[in-house]
Amino acid sequence: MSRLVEDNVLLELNDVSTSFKISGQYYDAVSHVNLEVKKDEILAIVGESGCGKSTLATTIMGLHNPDVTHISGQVLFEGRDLLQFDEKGLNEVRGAKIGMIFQDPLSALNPLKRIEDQIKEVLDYHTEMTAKEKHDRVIELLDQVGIVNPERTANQFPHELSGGMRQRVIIAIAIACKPDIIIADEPTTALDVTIQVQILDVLRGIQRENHAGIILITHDLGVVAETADEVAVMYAGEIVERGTTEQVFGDPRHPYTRSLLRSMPQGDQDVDNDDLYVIQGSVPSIERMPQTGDRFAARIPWISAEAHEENPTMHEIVPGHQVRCTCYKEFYFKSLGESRV
Ligand SMILES: Nc1ncnc2c1ncn2[C@@H]1O[C@H](COP(=O)(O)OP(=O)(O)OP(=O)(O)O)[C@@H](O)[C@H]1O
Repeated sequence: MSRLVEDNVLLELNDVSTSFKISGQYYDAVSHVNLEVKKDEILAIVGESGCGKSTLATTIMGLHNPDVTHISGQVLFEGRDLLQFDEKGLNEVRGAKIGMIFQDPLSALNPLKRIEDQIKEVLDYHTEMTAKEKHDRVIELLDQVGIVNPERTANQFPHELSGGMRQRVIIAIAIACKPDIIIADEPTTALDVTIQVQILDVLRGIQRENHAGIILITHDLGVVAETADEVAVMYAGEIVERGTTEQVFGDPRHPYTRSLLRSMPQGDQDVDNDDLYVIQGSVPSIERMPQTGDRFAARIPWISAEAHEENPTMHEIVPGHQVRCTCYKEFYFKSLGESRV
């Protein structure tokens, strides 16, 4: 039996790299990524802006211009490599078997079309439903994503809806054909906190009902803690730590993960600002990214060069929990005088 069937793995990324051509030269935005998305599971991909999260999503969906992009590795879905698909093959998968929810619902919707027509477009493309069946499905979908008056909303234009309702419509479009996989790129970033919680509830409900696998891309660790089963932390195009949410949040090992978690306020506790310690600096642009060694080393200069691997690899701490580079063994927060772990 193939691994895909055995482990309930829906999507498998093997050694995926994506580089963009800038001034005649190619630079990696995603480097040698290995990941699996399983049925009934929410996998969160986290990291600061610019670390390659969206590029990973658009690579899976085949949304890059081949004239200025190099992609290598494998994206296995139903035993076939999506990276080898032509545009026609990808169009059959996109929207039908893999749905995508983008960050900004307003730009993802056509301002000139009523909501019903926008949801019907995907049904027109991928199904043989009659007009009546399509209308019924639109209403059913709007109801499923928590729209209170589906008939009324179906008839409205995007500008007549609130941000939260527009995002619900985007989710309705993404799930219209009951995809096996949903990729949600910062689905709640543009929304206020109460609406965020509602949208995440909708996503979780859909995942349970449709048994889908969800890739949730976010920089918000609160969202991850609330929602995800598995977490992959990205830094400068690489996965630096992965494991279950309990493993990564309960026992973070990579300095970058620990820095991200340190910068996250803990519940309602009165947190002293000095304790919100963030490692200084930011994700380098792809042209400035170190191409060898540990890409995070420059941000933790107090860790000796010998503590880093020359060619960092993933190390398994306990089954399922992996961390990149041996430097995690020597890492401590310098300014807090934290003892070594
Ligand atoms: N089409 C492109 N051409 C050149 N560089 C790109 C392109 N798309 C992304 N990049 C660069 O690749 C790196 C990763 O960008 P990406 O958008 O994937 O990161 P991200 O983690 O999703 O950040 P954000 O949350 O801000 O979207 C960045 O340095 C970005 O400037």
